[in-house]
Amino acid sequence: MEYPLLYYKNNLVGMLNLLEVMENHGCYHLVFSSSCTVYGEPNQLPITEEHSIGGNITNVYGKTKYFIEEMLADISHANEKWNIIALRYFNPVGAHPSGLIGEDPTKAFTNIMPFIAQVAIGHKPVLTIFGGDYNTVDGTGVRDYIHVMDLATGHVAALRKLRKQHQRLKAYNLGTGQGVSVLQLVKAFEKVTGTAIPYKIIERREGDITAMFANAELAHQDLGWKAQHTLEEMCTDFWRWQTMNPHGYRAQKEIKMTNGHGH
Ligand SMILES: CC(=O)N[C@H]1[C@@H](OP(=O)(O)OP(=O)(O)OC[C@H]2O[C@@H](n3ccc(=O)[nH]c3=O)[C@H](O)[C@@H]2O)O[C@H](CO)[C@@H](O)[C@@H]1O
Repeated sequence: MEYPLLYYKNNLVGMLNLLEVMENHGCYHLVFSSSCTVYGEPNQLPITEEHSIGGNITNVYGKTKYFIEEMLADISHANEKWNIIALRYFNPVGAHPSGLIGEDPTKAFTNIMPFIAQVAIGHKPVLTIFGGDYNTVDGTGVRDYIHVMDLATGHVAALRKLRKQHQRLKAYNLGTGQGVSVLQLVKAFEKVTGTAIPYKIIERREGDITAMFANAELAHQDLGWKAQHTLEEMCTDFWRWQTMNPHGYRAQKEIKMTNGHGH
């Protein structure tokens, strides 16, 4: 994590300001984007919301999410008007199925799926896999990848819940419940896109967790929500976005302007 202060400033100061403004205006309903990183290195799998949070968090981003959850616990304890849902995202991947909305690949990234796609499209020569000696199905790290469209419906379900029921503060896991290794993800991506992803396995990345996947039953029971999209759809949709926009949003804008019908 190169810029800890930037994360603290953006996430913590931003949240403080938001909560203050909300309180000043009598607005007490909030859906907070939390993260599975609040669990740290899990001591049981799949992870339920009962799992302790805040222990062994390996990066600053995760710490800010944890600190914010603590802040939310304090304000909802102090003032019963608050009605907050914290959604703990597992690993969001994919893109909008139209291919028009996605993660801008020109920005710096460290996440796996954009990296795989950059190798597939030829912008990077080889995927480096961080660690092949984990205690997992094939030695590579295991994660619960979830399609961004499922995350979106999770938010709608959370908003509906806030309208229907006053719970003060409640956290829900948003994941598929399925653990997928890096190599399994690479194979799925190659299969659905018909590309080849050369890779080399290097040493473990500092701070990485061996395996993490959700028990998302609580979201199912309480919010009536369940992830619908398969791993193959996550790959197909991300690949569509990547191939339609190889240079991200910048190229789209430039192309529109040179065609003379940009809005
Ligand atoms: C340490 C870190 O940055 N953690 C963030 C990362 O988690 P997380 O590390 O789970 O997500 P990544 O997409 O970076 O990595 C997923 C898996 O792929 C492996 N991998 C990744 C990139 C690569 O080039 N090669 C490779 O082998 C990793 O070792 C891991 O096993 O993204 C999550 C959101 O999606 C954030 O909530 C986490 O805070």
